[in-house]
Amino acid sequence: MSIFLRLLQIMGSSWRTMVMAGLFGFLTVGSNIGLMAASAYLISGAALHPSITELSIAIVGVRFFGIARAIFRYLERYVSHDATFRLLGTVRVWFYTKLEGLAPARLLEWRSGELFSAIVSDVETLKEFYLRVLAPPFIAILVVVGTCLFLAQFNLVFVYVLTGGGIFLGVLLPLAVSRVQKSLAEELVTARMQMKAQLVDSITGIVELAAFGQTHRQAQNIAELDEELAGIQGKVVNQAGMIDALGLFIVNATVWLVLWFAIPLVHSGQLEGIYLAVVALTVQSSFEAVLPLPLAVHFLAESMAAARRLFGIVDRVPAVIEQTEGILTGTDGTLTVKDLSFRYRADGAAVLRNISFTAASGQSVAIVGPSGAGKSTLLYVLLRFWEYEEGSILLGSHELKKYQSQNLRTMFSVVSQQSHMFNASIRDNILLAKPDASEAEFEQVIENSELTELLKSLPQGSDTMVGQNGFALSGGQRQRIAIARALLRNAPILILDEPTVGLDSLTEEAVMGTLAKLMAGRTTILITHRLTGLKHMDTIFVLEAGRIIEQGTQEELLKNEGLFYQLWHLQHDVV
Ligand SMILES: Nc1ncnc2c1ncn2[C@@H]1O[C@H](COP(=O)(O)OP(=O)(O)OP(=O)(O)O)[C@@H](O)[C@H]1O
Repeated sequence: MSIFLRLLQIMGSSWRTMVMAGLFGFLTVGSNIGLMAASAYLISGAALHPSITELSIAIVGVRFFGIARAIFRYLERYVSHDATFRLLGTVRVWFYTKLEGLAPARLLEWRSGELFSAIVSDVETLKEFYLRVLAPPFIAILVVVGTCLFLAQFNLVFVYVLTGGGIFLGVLLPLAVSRVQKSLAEELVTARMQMKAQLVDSITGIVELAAFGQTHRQAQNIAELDEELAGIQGKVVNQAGMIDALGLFIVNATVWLVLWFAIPLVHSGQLEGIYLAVVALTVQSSFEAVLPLPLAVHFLAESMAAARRLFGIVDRVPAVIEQTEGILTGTDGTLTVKDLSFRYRADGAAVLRNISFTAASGQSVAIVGPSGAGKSTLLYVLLRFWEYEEGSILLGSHELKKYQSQNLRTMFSVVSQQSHMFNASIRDNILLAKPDASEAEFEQVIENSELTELLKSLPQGSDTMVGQNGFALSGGQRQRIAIARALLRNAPILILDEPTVGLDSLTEEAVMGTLAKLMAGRTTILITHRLTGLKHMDTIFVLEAGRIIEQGTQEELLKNEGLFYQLWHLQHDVV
């Protein structure tokens, strides 16, 4: 389906409100025409010194149209903007929901700033489509047809002149500028996106930039992009000015042509002199509806460019095909992986090769191995971020693929090294796992995740804001909040992804102690390259280059003197 039709489809039932706004727009211009015509009649008529009763209809007309114009303008703006902003809200939610389905696998190719720019700037640009592209042609046609019917009462030549001027201004001029407008609009939307992406990158990495003394370089990049953007905006404004001037010229030329035909008609008595100004001002004021059409071409091109980018993102096929039939819920928490192989791209090398292991309900399993062995990849496949084609993963007695991801994710809790902290209170960050948790449940997880002391020491307790990415907290405190979330979630399977990376040994030990409480009674999969805290794991699988090369308890693996033994000694010797 074309982008244009898709944008119309997004409108859904708002099209009725938009049509209503269009009708108000028509009545606004219509009132202006009425005001001008009645005023012209009044002034021309007054020059002949008639009695006041002869002018009374024109006087009432001027009053009526003057007030009606203001009221209809207000209604048109109110209704169209209200409907458009509601529509944009719906588009933003729709876009975000689509992004969720693509995260994280399909979003890797975009910078976060680009996605931010899409959801803010591109969606905002679509407003022009609904306000300045769809309505103007509709209003223009109604106004020109209405005015032609009125002018036909005097002489058909006025109808031909108005139609000719309307076609010049409303059709030929927009067609003439459409090609230039299209490429300018593309450039503008791309430059805006680059600018926003650069700004988001700069703000996200501000600490690193300051630490490495590179803020001036980043500022210089922003200044260059800003200059480029300003240059394109300058071209757009220049074009708009030219189009405006050309449009006004066509309006005045049309009025001039009307007078050129009308004056001889007055001389020959075919047109009463009192109507000369009425005809001329009617034609001139009717162009209020046609003047926005050439610029509508620019807004059409701009909104098409923005929509193309938005659809280009959401049309990506998700990495995982969502199961739509059969709702599987509940599991005893047993995970059985059999002959699992995985590659990120069909033509790429296998990152996981014939992986087989079982984590029975309540058992704890560790996957260890050197950097690049494929540990995180295994985790992403288990969490259904990526689709697996070869081998099988059973959750309980069903294939993982058969679960709807929404249900599946309620069965997993994840504590990772990068657990995201929202810039909200500690309470809100924890309640993310279960927003409707009772106060008693909340207090219990605070105690079990050993956050009680921390909250007591803070004047605002659990309402303390954690700052951007949890900057106001230490690494250990952030991990405890992540553990509290997992406790509150109370899922049967627990995934621990390098949960203690970046913590000092004492904090690491304390966090591992807290994690032990979380692991009790849950199937646990610990992914780590740090060989500490593995003593109590039921089975350890050693991964190297995507294969499981050893398995056993820590004691057995150390006895075997294989890769685990070497890594273990290496790490302990370093310590
Ligand atoms: N999105 C991706 N697309 C293509 N290849 C990837 C992608 N993510 C990871 N890889 C590759 O897959 C291999 C395994 O990476 P993975 O992150 O799973 O290793 P890891 O064992 O978790 O390493 P580390 O301990 O350093 O995190 C690496 O060679 C990596 O380059």
